Amino acid sequence: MKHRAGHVALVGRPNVGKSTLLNRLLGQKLAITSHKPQTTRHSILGINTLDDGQIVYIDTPGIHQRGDKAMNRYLNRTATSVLAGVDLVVMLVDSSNWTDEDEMVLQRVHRSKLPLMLVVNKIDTLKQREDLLPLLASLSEKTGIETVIPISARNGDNCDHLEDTILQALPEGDNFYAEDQITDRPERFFAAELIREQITRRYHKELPYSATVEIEEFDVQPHIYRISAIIWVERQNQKGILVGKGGQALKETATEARKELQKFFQNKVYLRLWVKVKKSWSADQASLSRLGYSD
Ligand SMILES: Nc1nc2c(ncn2[C@@H]2O[C@H](COP(=O)(O)OP(=O)(O)OP(=O)(O)O)[C@@H](O)[C@H]2O)c(=O)[nH]1
Repeated sequence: MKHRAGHVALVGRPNVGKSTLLNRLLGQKLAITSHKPQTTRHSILGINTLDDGQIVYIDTPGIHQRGDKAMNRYLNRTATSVLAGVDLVVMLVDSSNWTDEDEMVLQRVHRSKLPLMLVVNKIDTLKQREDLLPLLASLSEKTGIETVIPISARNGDNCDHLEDTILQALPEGDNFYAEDQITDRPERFFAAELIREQITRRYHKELPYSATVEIEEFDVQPHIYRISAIIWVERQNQKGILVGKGGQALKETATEARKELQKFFQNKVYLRLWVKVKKSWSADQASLSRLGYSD
């Protein structure tokens, strides 16, 4: 059998399920997810080593229409720049609707002149199974992409077939990474992301978009990980919400985050969280760079 290896970019508008799919394909939670758009802020390298090849996935933040704030510009830049140097672009769409943002993503992927594949996600939400084939045909026509694969990232439907099709689209070659390596991101990066995931899940409106997590201490000892982190927010009232009466809300966030961290690191975790205010950190390029959002 031929051995194949290559880089694959997962692109799509916010909330189509890119992170859920990446986690599904890797069989492990690497990318944080939530029902709110714009959860993903960094691209993550997820490495899937198979018997007959290696697929290196690059998850991208959803491409945004509003490129006005420094954060949104950063997200758009990250999403576009990963297209350079990949072998295949997998564009993910939601089976339930096609939006202007999908259109924008489509234009960008066509501009890349790379081999394309269209993945239609969330087919578990289709009311009638008979609607699937006509939907795939119309999406293929609309996008001009020949290979169209329906899946449910949430329940795993057809994801093995997707994996196989992706692998067959990659060039022949040797693995890029060691067999047991699953990502190129350091552990402390995942610690910050898992804490941020709790904030995104527990709070609504603008708060999750105004919060970022900075790891202050990341100390790995034989049987325990000691982690201290600062949650930066943009306004004093946001700090009040996150901390809660007598610190109760923050305690609950920390408890949930600690459970996720223990699962991820397969170890006991001691977690301390602080909340601090830094006005307009997401609009300011210098703060963004310091907090890890840099090219
Ligand atoms: N019903 C259903 N929901 C799904 C499926 N895949 C993902 N979702 C849900 O869609 C929402 C968004 O999923 P994410 O994986 O965070 O989406 P994303 O594209 O990474 O989003 P951004 O971080 O905004 O770029 C979450 O609530 C998921 O649980 C699916 O196959 N079926």
